[in-house]
Amino acid sequence: MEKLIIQGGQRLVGEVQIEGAKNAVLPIMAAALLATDGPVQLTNVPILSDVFMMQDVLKSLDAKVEFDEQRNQLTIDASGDLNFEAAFEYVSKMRASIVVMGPLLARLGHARVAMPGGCAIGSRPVDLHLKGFEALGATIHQNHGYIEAKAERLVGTNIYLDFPSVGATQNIMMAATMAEGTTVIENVAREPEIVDLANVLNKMGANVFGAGTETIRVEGVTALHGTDHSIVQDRIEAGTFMVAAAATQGNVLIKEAIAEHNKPLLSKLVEMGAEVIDEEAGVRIIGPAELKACNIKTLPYPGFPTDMQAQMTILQLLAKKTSVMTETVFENRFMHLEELRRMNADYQIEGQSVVLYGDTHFNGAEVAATDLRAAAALVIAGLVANGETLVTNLQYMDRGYYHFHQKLRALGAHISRADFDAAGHRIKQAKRA
Ligand SMILES: CC(=O)N[C@H]1[C@@H](OP(=O)(O)OP(=O)(O)OC[C@H]2O[C@@H](n3ccc(=O)[nH]c3=O)[C@H](O)[C@@H]2O)O[C@H](CO)[C@@H](O)[C@@H]1O
Ligand SMILES: C=C(OP(=O)(O)O)C(=O)O
Repeated sequence: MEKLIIQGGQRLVGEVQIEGAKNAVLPIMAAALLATDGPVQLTNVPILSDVFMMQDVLKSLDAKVEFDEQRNQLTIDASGDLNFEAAFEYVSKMRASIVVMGPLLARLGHARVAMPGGCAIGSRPVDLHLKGFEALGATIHQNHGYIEAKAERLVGTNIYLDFPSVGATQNIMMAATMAEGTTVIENVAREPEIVDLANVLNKMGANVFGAGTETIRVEGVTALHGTDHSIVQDRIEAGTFMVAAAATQGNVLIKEAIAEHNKPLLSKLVEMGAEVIDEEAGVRIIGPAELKACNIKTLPYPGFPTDMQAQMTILQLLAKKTSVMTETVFENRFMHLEELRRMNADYQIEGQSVVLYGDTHFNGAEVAATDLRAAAALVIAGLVANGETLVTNLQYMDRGYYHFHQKLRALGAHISRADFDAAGHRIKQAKRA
């Protein structure tokens, strides 16, 4: 079993390069299924296990996919005949594969996708996705663990989302690109990754208007074609390094981070006493000698991102006084705190909120990641802890962070990755040591 080994106590200093966004590339890879004329060529593609998983999903649908990892370039050719079924073995490993449903329905009038389960952060239903497909004229059947959607021809309509779901917005937007007439989707998600997807769809010949606002209008077209696109930078990876810099009293330039995409995080970092400098090359964070307590509530964009919640609780625990974190997007996203208790964290969960008693002196311990951002939070806690921290369950971290510990090491962290046997003895340096 691989573990990260961290000796805490080093300030992070230097520059770090950010990758393309996981949450942008996954739906954009699915969008490539819509192109019947020529390939979609993506650049700035992050090398992540989720991207390999989506590559497998697309191949299982009979698209041709080539990933040039040296150049971070992915070529997807879906111009041939496609299969309409995304099997359980893929969807169970990566929930985000549900976003192939909209493109398949638009292109083939038929999609059969394994029902995604919940995960450590919540139950994560897909009712809003299905409500949108039905409104566009699809009939939906759910049986034997699969969701099947069929439509002779999708027809544009007005759709109101009860909640601005990221995945539902993407799925419905993609389905609507080839519907007959106009689709208006209200109360949509406004994340930068939605805008990136809309930009690609428009380059492919779609007519999507209003991405980034509360209402998206899609004028249907009869066919889409291939295009080139560079994936937007990952605001959550950038934010994770920002928090790590602030936690370690560091001074780090996060290269190519887009301040505009991280406004709620940056405003909280300033409130806690960090210095934020928006430079030409990226965003520089200088951590304060002492962090101030502050209360935070996660919300859909442009609110504070739930994907930064776990990392941010480390800063709140380090602050001198008590802070409150309120999680409104997912119902069960405080799992990392149970692990942090082993490292000396003290807190009280009250419904959607957690009261974090500050002035924590983190002690190194062995801790297990429960999801991707929990992994990042535990690593940051390890960076400021006394002594040695071991972080396990690294498969979660690999879903969304490329070379995470190597990047931290280049900033001065004492961190490595090694393989251990069942008895806990170190066997060898991990491949990605
Ligand atoms: C691959 C990707 O881009 N993942 C992101 C995406 O996930 P994802 O697209 O799954 O997140 P959603 O915005 O859809 O989910 C937000 C909330 O809405 C609920 N919901 C969603 C759909 C639905 O049909 N019914 C329903 O009740 C979910 O259970 C959750 O409580 O947005 C989340 C919220 O910013 C992020 O944390 C994830 O990193
Ligand atoms: C929750 C996340 O991703 P996913 O929706 O792919 O599980 C995340 O990126 O933090």
